[in-house]
Amino acid sequence: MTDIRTERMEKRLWGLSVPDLAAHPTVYAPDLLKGQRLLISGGGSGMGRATAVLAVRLGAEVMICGRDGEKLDRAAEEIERATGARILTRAMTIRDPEQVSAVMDDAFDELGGLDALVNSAGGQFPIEAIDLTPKGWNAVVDTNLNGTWHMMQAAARRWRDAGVPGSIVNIVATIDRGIPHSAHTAAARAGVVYLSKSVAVEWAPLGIRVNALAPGTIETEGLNNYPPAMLSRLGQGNPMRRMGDTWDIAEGVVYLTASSGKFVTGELLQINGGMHLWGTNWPLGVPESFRGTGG
Ligand SMILES: CCCCCCC/C=C/C(=O)SCCNC(=O)CCNC(=O)[C@H](O)C(C)(C)COP(=O)(O)OP(=O)(O)OC[C@H]1O[C@@H](n2cnc3c(N)ncnc32)[C@H](O)[C@@H]1OP(=O)(O)O
Ligand SMILES: NC(=O)C1=CN([C@@H]2O[C@H](COP(=O)(O)OP(=O)(O)OC[C@H]3O[C@@H](n4cnc5c(N)ncnc54)[C@H](OP(=O)(O)O)[C@@H]3O)[C@@H](O)[C@H]2O)C=CC1
Repeated sequence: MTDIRTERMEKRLWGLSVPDLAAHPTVYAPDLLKGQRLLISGGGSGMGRATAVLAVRLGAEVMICGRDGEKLDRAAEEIERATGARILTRAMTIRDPEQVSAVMDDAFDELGGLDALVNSAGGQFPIEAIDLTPKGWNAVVDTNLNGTWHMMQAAARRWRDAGVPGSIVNIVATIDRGIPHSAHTAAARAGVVYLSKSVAVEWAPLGIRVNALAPGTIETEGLNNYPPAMLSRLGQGNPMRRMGDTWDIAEGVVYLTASSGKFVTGELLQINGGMHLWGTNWPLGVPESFRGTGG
């Protein structure tokens, strides 16, 4: 790990700032998303915010939503200061279907329609599965599976009713080899992946594409929810032996939503340094029984 990375980790300065994102080189043409309208859940921070910055830089109109209104407004102000673009914000929880319906109505009304929904809202806590309480299990499944589903269905119904196409990108997690110490989130994310594949088929006749994106360990302020010792281990948990950044994810989302992805649906795009193939990923540390086994 470089000195700068160590310093940032110690100060808990995770991830690219909005000015970093506004200046970051991109592979995309400046007006790739001109005229496109995006709703991004979890857009007040991390991967959602990076996607919002890239989208406005490429000419899109954007609304971001999440639970914390102040965080959303701060992100919007920073984005306007760094890029000149004004974005809309809505405080809500994706766990409440009525709040989801309201934010979706606002997005369609205030953006004048919607072309893409990016579901980046989510989270969990590390725990041995055997110790999970019903409340803890339900909180994680309700957020990551049910909440994502409410958003997907609400957008799809409006696209169907208006007779217009749409695109959904669901940000999940790397689940191919399970996520020990996070079985609740592995179950919820696996649910989202196969939900996405299922409705990608059902909704293809409606012109709605549905894809999922599996990040590996990505430097975002969301990592502040976890102990530093855990994060230094997780950063080593892929064959590239480092974390990714939010630009990696934002460019992946744009690939899927823009015309570059017009023949892609039901896909799971892995942006994780190969984490689905190799790595030791025990958030709470390798248990005694697996030490020295390569587990
Ligand atoms: C675990 C790591 C897997 C590998 C990936 C590592 C890299 C991943 C990074 C990210 O995902 S970055 C994004 C990070 N952001 C978050 O994770 C968000 C943090 N948490 C939340 O949003 C929410 O707390 C929640 C996890 C969705 C829970 O929602 P809710 O607000 O309804 O729940 P709480 O009231 O907080 O708790 C309900 C219930 O859940 C149990 N519980 C919650 N936190 C913990 C904890 N840290 N340890 C153990 N158990 C926990 C507990 O039973 C709670 O009930 P009470 O005890 O409070 O009655
Ligand atoms: N960073 C990483 O290494 C990895 C992250 N992920 C997942 O990727 C996604 C993006 O994470 P990342 O950007 O890193 O983390 P962040 O914590 O920065 O982003 C998650 C966002 O979700 C929002 N959110 C959480 N719960 C709800 C809810 N009930 N309703 C509405 N919004 C909600 C949060 O905002 P607010 O608090 O305002 O509601 C927050 O802005 C998450 O699903 C995360 O779990 C998966 C694998 C690895």
